[in-house]
Amino acid sequence: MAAVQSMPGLPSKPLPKYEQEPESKFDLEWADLVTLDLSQFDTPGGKERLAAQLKSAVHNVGFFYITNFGLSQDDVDRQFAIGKEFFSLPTEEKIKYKADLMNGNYNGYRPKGSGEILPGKRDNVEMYNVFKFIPQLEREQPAIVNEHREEIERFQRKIAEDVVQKLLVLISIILELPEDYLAKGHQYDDVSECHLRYMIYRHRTPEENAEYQNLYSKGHSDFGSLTLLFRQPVAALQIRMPDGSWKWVKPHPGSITVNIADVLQFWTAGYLKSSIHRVVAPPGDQAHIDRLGLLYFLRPAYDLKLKTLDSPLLKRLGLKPENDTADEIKAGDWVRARVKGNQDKVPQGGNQEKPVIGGIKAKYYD
Ligand SMILES: O=C(O)CCC(=O)C(=O)O
Ligand SMILES: [Fe+2]
Repeated sequence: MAAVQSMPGLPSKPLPKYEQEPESKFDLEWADLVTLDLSQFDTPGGKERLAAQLKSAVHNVGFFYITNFGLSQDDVDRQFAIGKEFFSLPTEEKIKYKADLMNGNYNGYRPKGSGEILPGKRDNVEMYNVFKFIPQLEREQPAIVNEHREEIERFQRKIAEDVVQKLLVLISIILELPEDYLAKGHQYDDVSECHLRYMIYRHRTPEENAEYQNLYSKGHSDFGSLTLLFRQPVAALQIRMPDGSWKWVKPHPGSITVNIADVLQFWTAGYLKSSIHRVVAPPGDQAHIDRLGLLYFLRPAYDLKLKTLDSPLLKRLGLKPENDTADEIKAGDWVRARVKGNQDKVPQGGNQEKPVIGGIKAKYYD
């Protein structure tokens, strides 16, 4: 008898319900971050109030929370369930969908150990990146993605066409630019490497954590425009505060943690901070958990240059770019060079700077 095959687009079995882990009971040093209630956005004067609330956060730490963004916890948990199913596949199966990391392309699977954390010590992070579903970015996908493609696309589009657009309006207001200024170059149909990411950090033993100085991911900035991190109850993400101290990010129910990434820092001559963050071993009561994550990475249209925007605020402040060479670099080339650089060995001899492109360096922190 012929083997029964599942049809693309039709689930072969129902998706198991994903249960989020309980929060840590540990009393950690949490970062004090502003929370934007996005349900205020369409109320009279709402955008202006939210922009005022956001201004110092994006200038000083580059991290904030949003709530009431129009996706339910069930919608979010379905995505966690998809990620969990994918990561439970055998390595031989996952590796069939490997991204072309050596050319800086994140579209697909990134196996664990692709990068170094400390000299000779490789990471244990797996990712599956689902790029926007536009013809230029199509690739072969695993069955779990094909079976839930419509739902994944709906989820991506809600973020890309609504949530992110609101944030871009607020940032445009802060920069005293027309409200739709940043929407250009951030459309779902633009060729840009925006993606939804499923991610898993396999837990380590206390001995392994000691060898790795508790690091799961070195202090870094993100590469594109904005990063959205769906609530992750396993505490591990830390932010580098302006005074150089590290603070934990509290997983507030119903929130997304958002951070500013490199391209917005270039465009604003450093006014918006591409925030430094790292991932460390979770507290004792969560140390046994394989930490599953869900993120959305917003990237600008590939061909846009990194030149400082013509913003009245930046002009008034007299801000000048740190590197003139950035003017002619394409945002897409910057992102690709940074992805490629992440596969390299860590810089030796305490030097934590890595050349990226056009003589510009990226900094890393332990
Ligand atoms: O897992 C996290 O909390 C953060 C992940 C992260 O920083 C990244 O993927 O760039
Ligand atoms: Fe990051």
